[in-house]
Amino acid sequence: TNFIASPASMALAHGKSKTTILKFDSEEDVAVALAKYTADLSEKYIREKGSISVVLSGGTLIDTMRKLVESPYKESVDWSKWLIFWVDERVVPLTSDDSNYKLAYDGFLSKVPIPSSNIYAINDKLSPEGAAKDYEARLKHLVVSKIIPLSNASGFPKFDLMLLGMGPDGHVASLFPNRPQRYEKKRWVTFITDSPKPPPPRITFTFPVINSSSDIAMVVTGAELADTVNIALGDGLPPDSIPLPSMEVSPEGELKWFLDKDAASKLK
Ligand SMILES: O=C1O[C@H](COP(=O)(O)O)[C@@H](O)[C@H](O)[C@H]1O
Repeated sequence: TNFIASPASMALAHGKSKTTILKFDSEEDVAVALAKYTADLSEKYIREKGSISVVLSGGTLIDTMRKLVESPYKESVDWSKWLIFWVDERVVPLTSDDSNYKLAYDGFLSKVPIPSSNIYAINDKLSPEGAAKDYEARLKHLVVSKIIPLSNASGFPKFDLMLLGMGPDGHVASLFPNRPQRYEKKRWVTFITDSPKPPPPRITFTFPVINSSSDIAMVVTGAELADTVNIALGDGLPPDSIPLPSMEVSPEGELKWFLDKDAASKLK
């Protein structure tokens, strides 16, 4: 079961994006709905443009994507047309348990036939600054090769689908409330060496790139996120407060929040 909040009222809260809040009875129901949403968008983008660029997060998201690697989607999705990127990555070896690549590989990528040449992991031999510059340079190459388009509106690369999580402090990607990276307006990919959530060295897409995407799913489950969800989607913050990073997610296309009952429990 789910309810859909008024898209119009949410559009006010989130600037330009059409925003929908989907609330489900359980995390299992979120996983089922997220798989259908992702498979439907895969079919749509592959039909319209021949491929789909999918940008992953780390954290709980990968487990919540588990239904996508089961029947019927495992067989029906055209995995050969998927391009995989990371909205943020920890600058650790790709074999480390802290790596978002390893998390995605173990829980998702190893279970479906996405060509390895379509999977854009970071270069884990570089410094945080070097890895961010390298990832941005590789994105620029994909733009020149016409594999990733630029947004006509922003001039930043335009990804089809971003699957984002949110931390209890309201962070998305590795854009944290009290760190300057969230205000970056020029770079496509930046780095942080003092992430408040370990491990400290990370790279991250910037907001101009995140908000140039076509579709974004914010996937948030668990009671520990209820207060933050209520700030982002319900009561907001006192006037003149600095918004949480999650409140600044506003893609060019549609934003859909996938919440389980616990995460939505403080919303009125
Ligand atoms: O550190 C990170 O945290 C966020 C949120 O993770 P979650 O476990 O609360 O879902 C995640 O989206 C990001 O990719 C990751 O690097």
